[in-house]
Amino acid sequence: MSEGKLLLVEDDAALREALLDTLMLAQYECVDVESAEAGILALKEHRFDMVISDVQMDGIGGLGLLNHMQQYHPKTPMLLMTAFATIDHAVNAMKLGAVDYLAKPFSPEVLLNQVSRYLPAKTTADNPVVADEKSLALLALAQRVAVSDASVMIMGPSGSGKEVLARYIHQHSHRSASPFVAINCAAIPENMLEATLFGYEKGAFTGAYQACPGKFEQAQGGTLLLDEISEMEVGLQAKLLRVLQEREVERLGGRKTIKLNVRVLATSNRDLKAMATSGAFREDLYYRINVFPLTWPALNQRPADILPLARHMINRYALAMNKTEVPALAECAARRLLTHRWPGNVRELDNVIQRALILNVSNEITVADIIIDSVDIPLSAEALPVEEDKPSELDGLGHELKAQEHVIILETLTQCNGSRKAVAEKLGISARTLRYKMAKMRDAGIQIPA
Ligand SMILES: Nc1ncnc2c1ncn2[C@@H]1O[C@H](COP(=O)(O)OP(=O)(O)OP(=O)(O)O)[C@@H](O)[C@H]1O
Repeated sequence: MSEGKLLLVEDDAALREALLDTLMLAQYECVDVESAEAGILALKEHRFDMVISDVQMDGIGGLGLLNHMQQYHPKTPMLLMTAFATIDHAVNAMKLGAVDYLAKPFSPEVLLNQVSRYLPAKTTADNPVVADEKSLALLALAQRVAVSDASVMIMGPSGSGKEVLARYIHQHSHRSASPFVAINCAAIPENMLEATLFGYEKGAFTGAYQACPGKFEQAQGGTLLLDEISEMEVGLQAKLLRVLQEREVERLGGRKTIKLNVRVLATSNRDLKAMATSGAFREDLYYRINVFPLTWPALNQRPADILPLARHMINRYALAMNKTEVPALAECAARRLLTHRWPGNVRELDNVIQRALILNVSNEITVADIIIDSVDIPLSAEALPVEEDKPSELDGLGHELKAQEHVIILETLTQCNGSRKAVAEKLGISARTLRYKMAKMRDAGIQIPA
C-alpha cells in the first residue's frame, strides 16, 4: 500500500469498522471519518482517489458532501451508501454526480466490486487482490497467523496464488524487514537441492570452487518458502526435518553448525496428507510444517475475485505497456471472464488479460479481445446440459444466451443481497421459475450464495 487514497464517511461506528477491515484487507489504504463535515476537513489535508459515504448522517450528510465534492473535487468518484428505503435519494444523487450507490445491507464483495470499478487496488509488488468472501476470510486468517511464528502450509491448485500468500504472510510478520527467500523444490535438480538449501564449503563436491551459504542462511532472521515441497525426495526430507528440529544447519563439507532463526513456509498443490499416509512424504515432516494449514480455493470457487483481479491486471499491464489510457472492461468481456472455468486459476487469468491488452486498440476491452485457449467447457454451458434442456423450460433461449443466464442470476443475487424475491422481481420471472433455474444450477455444481 502507498499513500491514503480512499475516504470512508460513515456515522455508524460498527459498520465503519467492518467496511474499513474489508477495504484494508483488499489492500486499499483508507482514512475513515464519522461525518460529512469531518470528511471535508480530511479532503483539505489529503488527496483522495475515491470517496465512499453514507447518505443519512447528522449535519450536512452525504448529499452535502456530494455538493462539496462537485464544487471542489469534481473528478474524484463518490460512491454513496444508503438504506434500501431511500434508494430514490441515491438515484437522484447520481444525477448530481455520484458515480454509484450501494443499498444497505451489502456484502463485502459487492462493495469491493464497486470500488474496483473506479479504483483498482494499489498493491505493493505481489500483494493479493481479493474481493470474494472466501478469499477475504483466508486473508484475515493469514494476517492473524502471520504475527505468530508458526510454520504454515499453503495449499491450493496450481496458479491459485500460493506464493503471493506466502509473501503476504512474510510482509505481515515481525520478520518483514528481514529477507524473504523462496526456493522451488521441483525446479532444482535433485542432486543440487541439498547444497542449495544447506549451503556448502569449498571443495565439498566437484565444482564447489568456493564456499556458498544455503537458502536457510540467506533467510536468516526472515522467512524461507519451500515451494512445491511435495517434490522433495524422501532422503532429503529426513535431513530437512533434522534442520527444522535442531534449528541449526551444517553446510555440506563443513564442520561448523550455524544457529538458525528462520520461519519456514511451504506450498503444495498435491494432497500432502494423502502422500504422508501412503509413505510418499514423511509423516513427521508433514506434521512439522503443517502447524497451520491455509488453502486457496480454485478461482472458480471464488467468482467475486475474478473481476477485481482482472481490473487490477488491466491497470498493471496498461502501465507496463505504456498505454496512454487504461482501458475499461466492457460488460460483454466481464461476462466472458465470469463464465470461464479457469483451470489455470489466477495465472491463466493473468495471461488472458495480458493478451487482451496486446490486442486491444480502443479505450475498452471487449469480448473480442478475450482469447481463452485452455481446453475447457464454459461454466454456464456445462451448467445447463443440452440433453436436459426442454425448450419450454428454457424460454426458448439460444445456447449463448443460456450460458449468460446463470451469470445474470448470480449477479442479480449479489445485487439483491441474496433475496430470491427481489431477484425474481428484478428479472421479471416468477419465484417458482427462479427456484427451478437455481436448482438446475446447483445440480450442475454452481455454488449459489445463501
Ligand atoms: N490474489 C492475487 N492477487 C494478485 N495477483 C495474484 C493473486 N493470486 C495470484 N496472482 C498472480 O498469479 C500468478 C500465479 O500466482 P502464484 O505464483 O502465487 O501461484 P501458485 O499457486 O504459487 O502457483 P504454482 O502452484 O504454479 O507455483 C502470479 O503472477 C501472481 O502474481
